[in-house]
Amino acid sequence: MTAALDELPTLTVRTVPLDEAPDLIARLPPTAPLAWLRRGEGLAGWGEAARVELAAEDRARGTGRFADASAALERLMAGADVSDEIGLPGSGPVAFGGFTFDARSPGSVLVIPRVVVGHRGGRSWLTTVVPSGEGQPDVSAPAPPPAPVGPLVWHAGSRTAEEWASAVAAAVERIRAGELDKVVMARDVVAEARGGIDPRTLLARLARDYPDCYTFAVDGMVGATPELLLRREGDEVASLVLAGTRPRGATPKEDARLAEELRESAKDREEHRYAIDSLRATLAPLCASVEAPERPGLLRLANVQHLASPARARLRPGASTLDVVAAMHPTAAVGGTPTGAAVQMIRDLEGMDRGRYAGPVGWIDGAGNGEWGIALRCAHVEGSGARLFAGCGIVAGSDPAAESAESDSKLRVMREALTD
Ligand SMILES: C=C(O[C@@H]1C=C(C(=O)O)C=C[C@H]1O)C(=O)O
Repeated sequence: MTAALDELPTLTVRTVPLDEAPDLIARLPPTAPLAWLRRGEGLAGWGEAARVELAAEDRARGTGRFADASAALERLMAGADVSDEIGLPGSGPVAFGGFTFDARSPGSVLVIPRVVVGHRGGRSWLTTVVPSGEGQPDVSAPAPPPAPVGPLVWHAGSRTAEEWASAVAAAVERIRAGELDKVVMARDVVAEARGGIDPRTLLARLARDYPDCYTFAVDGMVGATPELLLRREGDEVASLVLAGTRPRGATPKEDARLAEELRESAKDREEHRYAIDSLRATLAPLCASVEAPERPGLLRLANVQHLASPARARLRPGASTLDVVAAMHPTAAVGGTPTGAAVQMIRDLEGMDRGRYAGPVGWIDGAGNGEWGIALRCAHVEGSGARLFAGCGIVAGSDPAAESAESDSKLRVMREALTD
């Protein structure tokens, strides 16, 4: 943690109702917007009343960054003077957060914005957060309209497409040799614009094109993830497990054929089963009951279709939201099975630091309610550059060419969001 616990500010938090439902993206400023949006509902925030940067750890799979985040949040929330006229999940003080995929990578962060606008279940609110000794933020200033991205130049990322396919082939060999069951291999590509990239332009396109996904912006990570790691309201916990993918078909007939192929594919069902088994195993010590359907359903997005299983559980008393996030991460959907061997293989073969890609991203309020997704279908946007990421679950039956095509389908989300 860069800010020592005793250096964290004391916060005065006020939540008041808004008469009209806000256009959440339109309220955001162009610089460092914070957002968590789905179907017009969610939270939009800006400014930094408090920022906690969490240190990297020595171990490949540590929970220290989550425990440090919990300790800082507890300290901030306990010391806050809160008046909340709404009392819904997401009203009152809220922290947005993004955690690195690998415990050893630096970059995990929590931000408590100075202003949050929220909308949920027909109710809208405005929250202001003022650190001690500072003035009220100006919430009346209108934001300038989102700017187009302009022409882009694309570069290979840490590996070329060919190099990545070779790394996938190497992973398949090691799986066939019995080293592990599944590993998720990811790649990156880089886009460079002429001027700065306005994250709100990307948010607006993502929210329009991927209404079933969670559109997010947290400290430069911008994307639309279909994968809900955890939603917590009171003691109820929900999660959406995804694993197993096909593209969408060009015609309804082809689309239905691809869906049928996905449902019947032994390879994809195996990948999915690893993800469900890992969810059950990690939730069991923290939750009193874990319910997941016997057979996965289908989640159809504009670019791909996934095998999907909604799971529900009841949190045991004393378990905190970030405890559960820490226990779940990395799921088999983004790491592999067994987890430790998969994380090590990712470090051996991927040739890049994932940063906050494939790590937990989301928000948490003062009562511990919150929504955390896995940062997929996203890019790290900084100035005029964007680094896009996509990964694929690799099992013994995987074909590197098919996985390359799948990663292209997943990269499409951010390629299109960046294209005017
Ligand atoms: C890793 C990604 O997606 C994950 C991998 C999937 C798969 O291999 O079938 C499906 C959904 C996600 O859990 C990504 O989008 O980058």
